Amino acid sequence: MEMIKNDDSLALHTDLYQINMGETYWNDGVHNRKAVFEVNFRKLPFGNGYAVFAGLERVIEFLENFKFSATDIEYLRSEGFNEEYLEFLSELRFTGTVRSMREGELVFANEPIMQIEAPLIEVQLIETPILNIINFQTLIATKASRIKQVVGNEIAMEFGTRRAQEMDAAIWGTRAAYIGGFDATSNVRAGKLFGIPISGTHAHSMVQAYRDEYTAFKKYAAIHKDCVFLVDTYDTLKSGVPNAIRVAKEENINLIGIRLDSGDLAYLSKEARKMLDKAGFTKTRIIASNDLDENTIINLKSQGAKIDSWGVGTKLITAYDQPALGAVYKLVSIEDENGKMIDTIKISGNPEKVSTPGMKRVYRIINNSNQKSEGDYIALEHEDPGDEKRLKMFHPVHTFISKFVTDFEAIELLHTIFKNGEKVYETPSLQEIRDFLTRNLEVLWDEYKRVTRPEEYPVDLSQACWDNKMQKIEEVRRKIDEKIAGVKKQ
Ligand SMILES: Nc1ncnc2c1ncn2[C@@H]1O[C@H](COP(=O)(O)OP(=O)(O)OP(=O)(O)O)[C@@H](O)[C@H]1O
Ligand SMILES: O=P(O)(O)OC[C@H]1O[C@H](OP(=O)(O)OP(=O)(O)O)[C@H](O)[C@@H]1O
Ligand SMILES: O=C(O)c1cccnc1
Repeated sequence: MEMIKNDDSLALHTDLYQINMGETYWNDGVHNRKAVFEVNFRKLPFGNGYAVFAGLERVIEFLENFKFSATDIEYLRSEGFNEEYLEFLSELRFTGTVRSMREGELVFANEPIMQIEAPLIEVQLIETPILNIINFQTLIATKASRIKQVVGNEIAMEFGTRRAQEMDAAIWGTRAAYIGGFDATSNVRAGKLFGIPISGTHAHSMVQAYRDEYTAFKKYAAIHKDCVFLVDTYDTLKSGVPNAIRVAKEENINLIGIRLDSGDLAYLSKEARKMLDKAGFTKTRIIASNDLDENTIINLKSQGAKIDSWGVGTKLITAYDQPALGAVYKLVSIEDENGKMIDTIKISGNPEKVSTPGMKRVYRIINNSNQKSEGDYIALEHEDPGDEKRLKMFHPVHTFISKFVTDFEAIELLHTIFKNGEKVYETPSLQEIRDFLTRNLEVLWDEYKRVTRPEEYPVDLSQACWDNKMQKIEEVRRKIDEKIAGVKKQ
C-alpha cells in the first residue's frame, strides 16, 4: 500500500533502460547535446487505409508536469543510482521543442507524427510514456473511425469499459473513440471528465431482479421519462417487445428505444420493427449490441437489419483484432562535439524499416481542382514544397512510381506544441477535434476510406530528403567496409 500512496509523479513511467542510458550520457557529459527524435509507425492497423491521431492532450499534460518527485528519487536511490545523478534528475524539467500532428489528423505509415527536439537525456527519458500514450489512443481512435465509417449516420455508442485493459484504458480509450467519431459513451466518468455525451439502457439483471419482465419495465418507467427497454431476457418477440409496448402505452413515457443483445439481430430487428410500427411506435429506435464490430455491422446491414443505434464494447476498446499499434521513436539527428547537427540513420535489411534521417516536415498535398489529397510529402526542414510550380511525387521505395502535381496547396501537418519547454499551442476542444477529423476525411478519396482492402495512400519523400537518406546509407556502408578492411589488414 505504501507504494501506491507514493504514486505522486509519472516520471518513472518509463523503461529502466532509459534511466540507465540517461546516466551514461550524464556521466559522459553529453546529456545536454541537442537530439531530435521522431515518432512514426510502419503499418496501418486493422488493414485500414488511414489512422486517426490521438493522444496529444495527454502527452502535453505529461510533459508539462514532467518532474522526478522526492519519492521517485528515494526509490531510485534504493536501486543504487549515483547520488550526483539523482541530484541532477531531481532538478530536471522538460525544456524541449515539440512538433506534432494535431488530434483528429489523418496519419499514415512511415511519416513523422511527432517530433521532439531536446537535450539528449530529456528526449530519451520520455520515449516510453510518449509511445505508451500515442500507440494506444491512436489505435482506438482508428478502430472507432473504422467502425463509424460503416455505421454512417446512425448512432454509435461506446460500451466497452467492463472489458477495457483496466481503468486508464477505459477512460482514454473512450476519449479516443469519441475523437474517432463515436457519438456517446456509457462511461459516466468519461462524461464528467471530457464532456462526452453519456447514454445507456439497462441490463438483464434488472429484469432478473424483479423476476418478471413486465414488472421490471413498469418500475423503470415509474422513475424514468425516457426509456430504452432491453427485450431479450426471456423471449424477444413473444415477451420482450410486447411488454415494452404494453408498458409504453400504460405509462406516460417516451419509448425511445428497445435493445437487442442476443440471437439473430437481423431477423429480430426486422420483426421488432414491424411490431413497434404496428403499435404506433414508429419513432422508437432499435439498438443492437453483442460483440459487434465493423464486420458484423456490415453483415447485419447487408441483411437489411432494422437497427438504428449500435452499442460497441469489447471489440472497440480492446482493439480486439490488433491489440497494438507499432509506433516507434527514432533518433534522426544529434549535435556533435562541435555543436553541429548530424543526421542519423537506422539501417535494416527490410527497406521499409530503414529510418529517414534529418529534421523533416510533413505536408498534405491538396489538389486545388478538386480539394482532394494527392498524398503526403515529407521534406527536409529548409524546403518549402509550396514554392514548387510542379511537384514531383515518387514512391520512396519503388521510385519509378511517380507523378507531377501542379495546381496544389501544401499544408504543413506538424504544429509547434512546445517551444523550449513552453507550451505554445492552444488545445482545441473535443468537439473541435471531431470536426477537424470530419474535414480531414473529406479530403481523402473514398478508395482510402473503405474498410476492406483500401488503396495505399502515398507517403512520399522530397528529392532532397531521399538523396540525404541515400547518402547516409552510403556513408554507413563505407564506414563498415573500411572497418572490415582495417580488421583484415591487422
Ligand atoms: N444476423 C446476423 N448476422 C451476422 N452476425 C450476427 C447476426 N446476428 C447476430 N450476430 C452476431 O453473432 C454473434 C452471436 O454470438 P453468440 O452466439 O455469443 O450470441 P447469442 O447466443 O446470440 O447471445 P449470448 O450473448 O446471450 O450468448 C454476435 O457477435 C452477434 O453480433
Ligand atoms: O458485447 P460488447 O460489444 O462488449 O458490448 C457490451 C456488452 O456488455 C453487456 O453485456 P455483458 O457482455 O456484460 O454480458 P452478456 O454478454 O451476457 O450480455 C451488454 O449487454 C453488451 O452485450
Ligand atoms: O447501457 C447499456 O445498454 C450498456 C452499457 C454498457 C455495456 N453494455 C450495455
